[in-house]
Amino acid sequence: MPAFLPTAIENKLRNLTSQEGLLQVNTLYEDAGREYLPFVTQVPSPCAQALNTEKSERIECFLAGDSRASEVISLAAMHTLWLREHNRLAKNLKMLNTHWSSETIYQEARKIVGALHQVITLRDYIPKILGPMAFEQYVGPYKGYDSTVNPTISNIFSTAAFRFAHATIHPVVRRLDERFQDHPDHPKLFLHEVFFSPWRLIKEGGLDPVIRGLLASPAKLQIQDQIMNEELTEKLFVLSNNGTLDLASLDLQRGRDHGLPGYNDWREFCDLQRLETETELYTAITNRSIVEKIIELYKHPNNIDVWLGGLAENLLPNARTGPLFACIIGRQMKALREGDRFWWENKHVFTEAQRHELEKHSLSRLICDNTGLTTVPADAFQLGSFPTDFKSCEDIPGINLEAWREIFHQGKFMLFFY
Ligand code: HEM
Repeated sequence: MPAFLPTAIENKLRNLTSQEGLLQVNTLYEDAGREYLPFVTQVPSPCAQALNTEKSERIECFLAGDSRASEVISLAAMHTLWLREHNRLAKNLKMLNTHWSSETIYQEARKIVGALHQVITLRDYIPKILGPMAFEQYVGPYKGYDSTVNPTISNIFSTAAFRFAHATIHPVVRRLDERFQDHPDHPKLFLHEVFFSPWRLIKEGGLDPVIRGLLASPAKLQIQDQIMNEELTEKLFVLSNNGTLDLASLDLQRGRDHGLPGYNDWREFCDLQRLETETELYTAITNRSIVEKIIELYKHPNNIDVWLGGLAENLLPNARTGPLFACIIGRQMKALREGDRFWWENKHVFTEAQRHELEKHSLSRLICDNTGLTTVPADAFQLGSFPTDFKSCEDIPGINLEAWREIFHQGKFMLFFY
């Protein structure tokens, strides 16, 4: 869920009658006692249905902070985890601080969820994307809030660089049983079978098999001559269009539509050498046939679309990006952190004791707390094999909410006395 939601959407997502500051949940379906996201209210929604579904049995698109939450079932599963985490935290905060109003609980739970998202993204995910050297160079350690930094998302980040991940998407979604083997009842699916298909979560085993599949399957290899697969270039489904689309074409065309300067201009922006000839291009992209194809199509390196050029670059060591995208993503991440007055590590946002607790959290803990999984990898972003690289949830650290207990002391409440 985006950190900043327009109030109208936020009010639709909240359960305003609960005393515990909860988010709305699905009132028709449960996942072995755990919540699903609510459905959108405008029905029939455009989401796909199982064959021969009766009108009364329809599974609509999920309602979340972002209308794309149902794009693929794995993304819907992630949104659902965060919904469950908010409600879990809110219920526990209410038990600790029975005098808190529903509004206070909602805001405190939301603040913790935002912080956990920041911890997981910047500490556990981004270093693996940029690689250790570029992370150090462009992000480095936190030095506090800087009011001169503009934290807004740049055009180049959202329209090109962060779309690097479109080249990491596996064409197959695996669903696994409790032993992390292919699920006997729910076989693997091609991506096009899970576009806008929330029914596959609700009717086919809930979140757990999908989450296990995400934890125990590799991302697609980023090979220079197979950047994207046909599930995305021939069979993509989006809500704003009736037919199937090509994500690579959308990415390229979106860059032009947004007027992004070309590949070489962005290299210069990042203090990287401009690559003016075919021979110079080989220094950044070693695959000869790709360079030849690029030159045949674009004629001169200055014409290369930045999304394509950035994606084709050789990856940095232990990274999922080349030098150009590592620079752009790294700078954006640093600005998001330094320019955010409410960044979780900034002074006075949380108490020291609370920061200490937040730091213990991880995506693996989020999964332990909100699904039926009892074993997970210590680092959910690091692929391991089951059971060797998996740990019991009992050994995965988590937050102790005692740091949020408000104590009544000498006639007044002491905030977060710990
Ligand atoms: C199956 C997985 C995914 C699908 C089907 C998908 C599909 C799409 C589509 C259709 C768009 C809009 C394209 C356009 O019209 O310009 C888009 C935008 C985008 N995608 Fe993905 N995507 C996926 C995964 C990812 C991942 C894993 C990331 C990053 C980690 C990512 C980052 C982005 C970004 C940054 C945008 C631009 C968003 C904006 O400017 O509002 N996508 N994606």
